[in-house]
Amino acid sequence: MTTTLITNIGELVTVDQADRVLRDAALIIEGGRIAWIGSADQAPPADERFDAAGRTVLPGWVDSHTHLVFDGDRSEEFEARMAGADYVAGGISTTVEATRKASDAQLKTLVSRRIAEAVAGGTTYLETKTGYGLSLDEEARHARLLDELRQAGEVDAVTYLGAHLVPPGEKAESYTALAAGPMLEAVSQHVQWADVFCEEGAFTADQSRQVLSAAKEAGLGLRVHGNQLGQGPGVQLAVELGAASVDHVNYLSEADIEALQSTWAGWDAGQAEGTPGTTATCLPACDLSTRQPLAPARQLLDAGVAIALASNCNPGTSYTTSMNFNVSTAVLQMRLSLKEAIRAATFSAAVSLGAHHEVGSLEVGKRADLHMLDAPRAIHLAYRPGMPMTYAVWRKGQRLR
Ligand SMILES: N=CN[C@@H](CCC(=O)O)C(=O)O
Ligand SMILES: [Zn+2]
Repeated sequence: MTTTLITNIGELVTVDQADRVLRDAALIIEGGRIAWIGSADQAPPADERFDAAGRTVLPGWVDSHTHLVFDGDRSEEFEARMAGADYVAGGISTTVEATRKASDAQLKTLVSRRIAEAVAGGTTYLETKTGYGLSLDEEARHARLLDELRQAGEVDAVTYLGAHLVPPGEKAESYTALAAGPMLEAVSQHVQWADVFCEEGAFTADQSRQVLSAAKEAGLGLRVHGNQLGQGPGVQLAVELGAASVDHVNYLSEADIEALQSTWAGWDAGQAEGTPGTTATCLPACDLSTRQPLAPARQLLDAGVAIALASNCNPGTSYTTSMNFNVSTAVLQMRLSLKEAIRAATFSAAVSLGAHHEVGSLEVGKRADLHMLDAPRAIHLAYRPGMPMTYAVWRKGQRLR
């Protein structure tokens, strides 16, 4: 097997359990995995050599929350919001209408382009959701297309979000029954996760519970969109059902934070061992695009709740795949240290997807998913926000950029 030495790394941010940052470091890739990490002057010989010329290397971003299957444009809705209009869940139906008209080939091309954009920004592990189909046939079609992309290695995890919105003109009760019954049955062979939008204007706690309980019964892992637009039952429901993640978390009560905290009692953060709790996934780009308060990431971390950072790329509330942007915003605006923000966007996001034994940190034996910054230190992500920082990307040891 060919070995590749990446040497002369100015700063190697491992995100390992000791949170080591190595200077003047090197790393060897073999068979798509990390085979060796250490000091550049002690590196063993390899077949190929890549000179990082003092640049920074960190794990590829793990984007644990995206909605990439969509067509149509909602820039007018965004512009109206910037002029003072509120974000409402109902905007989802605009995208549903456009997406239903798109052919399989069109949708796949659109999704692949968005993935390529994400990779170009350093993302190497990606979750994405259905949720713009909202009929049995359409949700099944979107799940199948995403599964095809997963099998082709472009996507890593697929989530069923049939309970995204009650389609206009349909009754909440019968649609929920469909989403928890035949629709779930039609998608479950294609997906690993199920999600619901538990919020005023979308699904109530009882309706969300109905869908999530059925999904759990079908063997899927659970995620929740919750507490995005106001105090709501999403967090408590996620904790009650043992969801791996509750996402958005903009409006949290003390009781919500305590409930999340209690789920992490069986997890040893120092060793990264044990049973993970419910991750609070923060989506700063979305918060800015909807003019919602930024999620209380600092408070959550201080309470011992693991947080993830994700792009939430979608046409309504966050039309960006840029994890660099989300990480720099977390440092600049949410009072996370750079190390905390990087961990949230890599290892902790991987924990929320049950993938932390495989990705999310640079350790021997893990997938060689690397993100090289054109900067001498990783803090440049926040120090030089908005600059084109991603220099090279390896996914499973293959250089993609
Ligand atoms: N909040 C629910 N779903 C998406 C937005 C969907 C849309 O408006 O198209 C989100 O995560 O923000
Ligand atoms: Zn979302």
